[in-house]
Amino acid sequence: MSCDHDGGDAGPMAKLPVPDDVQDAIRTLIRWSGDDPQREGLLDTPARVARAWKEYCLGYGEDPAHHLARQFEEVGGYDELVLLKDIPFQSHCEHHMAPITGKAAIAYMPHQKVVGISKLARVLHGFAQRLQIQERLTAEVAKCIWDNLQPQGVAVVIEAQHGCMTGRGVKTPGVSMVTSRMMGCFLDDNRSRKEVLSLMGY
Ligand SMILES: Nc1nc2c(ncn2[C@@H]2O[C@H](COP(=O)(O)OP(=O)(O)OP(=O)(O)O)[C@@H](O)[C@H]2O)c(=O)[nH]1
Ligand SMILES: [Zn+2]
Repeated sequence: MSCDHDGGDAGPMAKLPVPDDVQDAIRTLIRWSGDDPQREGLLDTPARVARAWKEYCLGYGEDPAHHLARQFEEVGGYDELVLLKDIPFQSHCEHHMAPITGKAAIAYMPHQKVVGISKLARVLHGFAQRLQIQERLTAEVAKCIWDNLQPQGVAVVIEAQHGCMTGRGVKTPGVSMVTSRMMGCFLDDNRSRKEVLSLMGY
């Protein structure tokens, strides 16, 4: 029987070669942080960290718009709101490269065509798996759906915690940042905006 994986816990990055200069940079950071990169527990860490960062940043290898290429037009005249909410995601802030963890709600008002609902989450992950600030992430997801699906409206609300605020710096856990981007009918029409925010739970 042939099998793509080796049956162990190796992830998709397990065999990715890591150039020496990348490992050296991480060794330098370990030393600068106060530890000895040559001690046994840290010997393989530079390669692991490098592969982990490739995985956190998988979004650089894709154009999230391609997830929206397949569109369905047989919608039986449906032209009401479509909402995917509580989509968990992870990103990293471009200021400290610290984790951003949160959830997103993505809605659109279709115009004659819809996309497979999982594609909204794929678009989110495609932009989140990069170095980000939450404002840009929110705007990029909304614009991508707006440009590629040409709906009547798009609404994206993201609520997230920032590791750079909880684990360092101001050290204030439990704080959420909320950002939103409204386009089309959700921007122009108060009733539509209220409806979408209420269905999102805001
Ligand atoms: N607007 C915005 N700010 C962010 C985001 N992620 C992190 N930050 C903030 O970016 C700011 C960077 O500020 P700087 O003063 O340059 O960095 P710093 O001296 O490390 O600041 P402190 O975090 O306050 O210690 C910090 O206030 C972070 O909390 C984000 O997604 N959006
Ligand atoms: Zn940060």
